[in-house]
Amino acid sequence: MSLSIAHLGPPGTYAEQATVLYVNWLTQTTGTEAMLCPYPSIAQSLQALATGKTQLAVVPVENSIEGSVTMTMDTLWQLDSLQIHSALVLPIAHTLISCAASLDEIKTVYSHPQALAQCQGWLGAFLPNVQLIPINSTTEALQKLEDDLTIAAIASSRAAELYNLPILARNINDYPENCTRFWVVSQAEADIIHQLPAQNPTHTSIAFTVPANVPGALLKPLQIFAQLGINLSRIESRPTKRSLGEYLFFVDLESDVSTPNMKTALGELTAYTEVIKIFGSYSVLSVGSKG
Ligand SMILES: O=C(O)C(=O)Cc1ccccc1
Repeated sequence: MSLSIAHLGPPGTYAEQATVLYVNWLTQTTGTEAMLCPYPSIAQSLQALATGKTQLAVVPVENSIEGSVTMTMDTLWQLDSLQIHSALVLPIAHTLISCAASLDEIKTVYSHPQALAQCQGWLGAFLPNVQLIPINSTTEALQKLEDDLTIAAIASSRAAELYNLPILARNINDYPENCTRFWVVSQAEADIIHQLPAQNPTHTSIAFTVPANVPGALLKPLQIFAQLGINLSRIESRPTKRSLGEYLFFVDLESDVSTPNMKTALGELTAYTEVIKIFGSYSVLSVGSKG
């Protein structure tokens, strides 16, 4: 059996690296082979999955320095019926890639907004006058570098090797303990779920809106989890995009959706929420180290 997996491209992204780790684990565990399908944006990777062009997608969710990857949260909320199958954590070490002979020649630096933010201290210290340009992925600008010696990109050393490009500086992230969590996502109820190795889920991710902007509107849902002894490992708010000051909440819970306490909690939650989406239960694979 061969699986198709969407991820952020072009080749050489951290998302691709996470996908390769997942595929290696899958092949070792079940013998399943997989085809990697790069897409130009995170949203397009998830849309490819939602429209059945691929069977799985691997997307970045959260970084230890910069927090949530908002594109992933927003797209998961918008697309119905996607289910998280696994999580994995990848250590991130950024490099500055350029064909310039030295840092003095660089006028522009391109990268994914998360990578630019994770290196802002280094950029301020060593390239204080350059223009920083956010793009869809760390590898999107790599093909331009050979034609323009005044530009640089922040990406992984693996990406530099893949495109045969020189590295001007290594380990430029401001914090050495820089990790990103990725989710492996499938369509809910898809046949593929039954073909993946059975795991013991440890986490459940949900998102909800609350019915009114009144005191205690968020407290009530959170109290349910507290009273049932269910630990939250993340809570994140995002604008609903309906009106200013209105939010939806993403919550990661340290429990499997099928436990009695979680069933009770999710049942009680409907009384205090307007729309609730359950993205499923999953386990964290120890394939990327630094979990
Ligand atoms: O652009 C990439 O390479 C990605 O996979 C997104 C990303 C960017 C920076 C850190 C982690 C993931």
